[in-house]
Amino acid sequence: KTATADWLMSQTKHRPQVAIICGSGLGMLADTLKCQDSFAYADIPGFPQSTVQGHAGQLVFGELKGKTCVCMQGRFHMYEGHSLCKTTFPIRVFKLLGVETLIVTNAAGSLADGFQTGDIMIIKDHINFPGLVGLNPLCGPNDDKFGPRFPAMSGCYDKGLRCLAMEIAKELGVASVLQEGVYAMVGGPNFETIAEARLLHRLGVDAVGMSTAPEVVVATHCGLRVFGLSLITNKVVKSYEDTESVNHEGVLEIGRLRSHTVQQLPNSLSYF
Ligand SMILES: O=P(O)(O)O[C@@H]1C[C@H](O)[C@@H](CO)O1
Ligand SMILES: Nc1nc2[nH]cnc2c(=O)[nH]1
Repeated sequence: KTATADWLMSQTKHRPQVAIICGSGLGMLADTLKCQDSFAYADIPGFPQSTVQGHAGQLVFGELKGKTCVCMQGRFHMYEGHSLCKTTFPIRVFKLLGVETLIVTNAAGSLADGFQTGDIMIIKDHINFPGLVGLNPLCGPNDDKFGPRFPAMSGCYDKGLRCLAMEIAKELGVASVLQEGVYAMVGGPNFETIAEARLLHRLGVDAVGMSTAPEVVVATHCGLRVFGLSLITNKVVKSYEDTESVNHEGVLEIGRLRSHTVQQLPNSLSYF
């Protein structure tokens, strides 16, 4: 990680305070950065590679409303075959670069009854299903340089940033599509069966996806302030009568349709 951070610092003058991870189809979050320096993951020493459609695979540095940001256009998922250590590798690199705030975004399916496709959910908390059974990026020897052996996760989605996002959404006139709720990470890559969807619903999950939780665990471990957003790209099918089914192209399409609205919140938040 140190070698990667040193290499990046030798290649760009930007020293980011905020890092943004773009979810599936949400790579446009990087487009508004000014004075960009971009690096393909393939050219960054030690960096894993993106293999999923809708994840461009580059790191973009730039300025956003006077704050320096680094944006991952493409994240790493466990289902791609990466170890959890690899999927979360960039987080510790960001910490070494001096980042203080991490903004995570993802595409997710909704289980909550009141949610609509196209809604944006502020993540209040998560259920890390792989983590609960021991698939956790913090397994193995603890690196005390980054954080404690047994980190608390009770406040991992910063309350101040969540309240601020609500305020900003009202000012931007997008409060009607804003929700707040619990995100659950499952391993993927298949979408849920109806029985699994019903189980998640009964457990109090509002939206389900295949990423984010390991990144947030590693970020919280090393003391980063975290804000998370899920774009609701589909309703998870919970009824045997329902003939619709979800697919990745549909997920990416909702990202394109909602790009402007999704861009606004991280843009305004990174200012603080
Ligand atoms: O990277 P995210 O979590 O946004 O990607 C979601 C989960 C799967 O990777 C993909 C399914 O369409 O979207
Ligand atoms: N697991 C899961 N991930 C998603 N990502 C986008 N939509 C979905 C979904 O319905 N289920």
